[in-house]
Amino acid sequence: TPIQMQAIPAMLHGREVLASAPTGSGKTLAFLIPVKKKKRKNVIRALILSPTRELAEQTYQECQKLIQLPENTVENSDLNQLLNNQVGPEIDLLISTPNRIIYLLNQSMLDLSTTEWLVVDESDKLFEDGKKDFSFREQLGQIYSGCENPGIRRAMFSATFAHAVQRWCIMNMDNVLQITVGGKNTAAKSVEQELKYVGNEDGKLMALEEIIRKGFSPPALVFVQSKERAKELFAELVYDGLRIDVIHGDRSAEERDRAIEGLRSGRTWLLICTEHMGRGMDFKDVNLVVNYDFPRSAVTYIHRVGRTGRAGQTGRAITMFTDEDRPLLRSIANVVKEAGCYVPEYMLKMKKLGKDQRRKVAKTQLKRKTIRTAPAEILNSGKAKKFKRKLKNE
Ligand SMILES: Nc1ncnc2c1ncn2[C@@H]1O[C@H](COP(=O)(O)OP(=O)(O)OP(=O)(O)O)[C@@H](O)[C@H]1O
Repeated sequence: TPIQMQAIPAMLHGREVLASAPTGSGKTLAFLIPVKKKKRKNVIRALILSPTRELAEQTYQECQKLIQLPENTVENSDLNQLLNNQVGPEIDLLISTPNRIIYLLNQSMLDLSTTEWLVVDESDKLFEDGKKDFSFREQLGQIYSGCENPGIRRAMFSATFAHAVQRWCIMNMDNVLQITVGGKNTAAKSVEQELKYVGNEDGKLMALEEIIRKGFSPPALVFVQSKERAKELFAELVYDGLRIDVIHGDRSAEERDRAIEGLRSGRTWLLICTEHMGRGMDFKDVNLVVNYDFPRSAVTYIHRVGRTGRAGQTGRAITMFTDEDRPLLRSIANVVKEAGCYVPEYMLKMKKLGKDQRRKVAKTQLKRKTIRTAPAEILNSGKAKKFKRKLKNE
């Protein structure tokens, strides 16, 4: 793919890179291929940082599947073994989240002194996520200082571009090569996108039921803004004889893995999820993404709709909005238009939010009416709970 054609040779020549390319365009292989190229025994050659455990796991699987490094690759879930010293220094690539690496470094349980590549996947997310007291920049600084190899190279990859990351890279990296494929911060053109006015919260449920009733080709992803909303929507749809599942932060790691596996295997038709699944996750056959809750920024929108229309396939994304979502409508409508899809003219003429306002809106969750049609007593009754358990275990 274009990003692979540019990033692989550059990294093989030892250039530090800041790369941005559309969702589903093969960035994972673009950094995996060059870091696996140089084989050296018994040293960690590359450290790959991912924002979530699930994405680390997926990158690990991509490694195994496409690069065939079955023995010496360790990902997040195997780090416990590392802690117990069951895995020695014979690791080639280490794929993990920053927190885990910091923990291991603080416990002096990880030696990064030989690391030749430090790759940050979804770099803008990691930069944006940092808490005030210990930001990702500081974490990266700590991880970097653990990488004592003077020849270490760094690479940053994402589908969206942030000026803050660019500034950091120019200041801190060695003559960084910037690679941009496609427009900056644009949604994949392979996705047919629609913005759907639904009036209010009740209208959303009706619109979703209509999409289901009219028929869609599974699997599909439905994004909501919080784990509470994910649970509510799941409880609302679970009785409809649909093969649905839900993934959110209150589910255990095993439950989350099972939900992902269910979608990949075709057992699940519709997966309700939160932002956690919005970035990087590659479910090959997802045909439809529904934004049940309106994304809080254009960047979030781009990543969410990018879960479909991947690797040369086409896909469809329906984004519902209510009157409350209007402040953000213009910026998302611009992304939709940029991708070549229809948006009514009035949306593009709406009031533009200033940079600070956009930032503020992106950080605040809208208070939305509970998703519930049945009275709470019925949903919480023993019979309903038993039915839900039965569906979950099928
Ligand atoms: N050269 C290629 N030819 C065909 N398919 C490819 C190629 N490279 C990668 N793929 C496939 O394309 C899909 C998307 O790749 P990948 O997950 O790396 O996208 P990405 O650019 O990282 O997307 P995102 O920004 O959403 O994380 C994967 O299923 C991958 O196996």
